[in-house]
Amino acid sequence: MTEYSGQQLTHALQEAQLTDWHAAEDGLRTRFSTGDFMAGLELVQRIAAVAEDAGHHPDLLLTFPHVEVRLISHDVEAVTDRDLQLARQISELAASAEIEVAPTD
Ligand SMILES: C[C@H](O)[C@H](O)[C@H]1CNC2=NC(N)=NC(=O)C2=N1
Repeated sequence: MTEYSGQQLTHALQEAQLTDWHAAEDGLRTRFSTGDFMAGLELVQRIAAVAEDAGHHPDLLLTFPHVEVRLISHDVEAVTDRDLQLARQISELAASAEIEVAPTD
């Protein structure tokens, strides 16, 4: 399976039109503006369900106004197509809940 990094990952994100996400040193990252803790928990529950179905899991941080998501394939410590696929599913969940990506600092 392809392991993406650097420019290759940035290109893969553009190709896949995964505009919610950015290539970080430690994987794919995004942060959703949920607005309150319980809305964030609901999004986390939905993400958990698709992750379980996929057998591939994100790292999540739930805070009052945000849900932060990191995706990396821990078995190879690199971003793979599994992460790109789950990123798409997570973006679709957020979009269906009308949750937007938080502005970057
Ligand atoms: C057995 C189980 O499917 C594997 O351990 C899965 C679980 N979820 C996973 N999630 C992520 N992000 N990386 C993995 O390597 C991984 N492995």
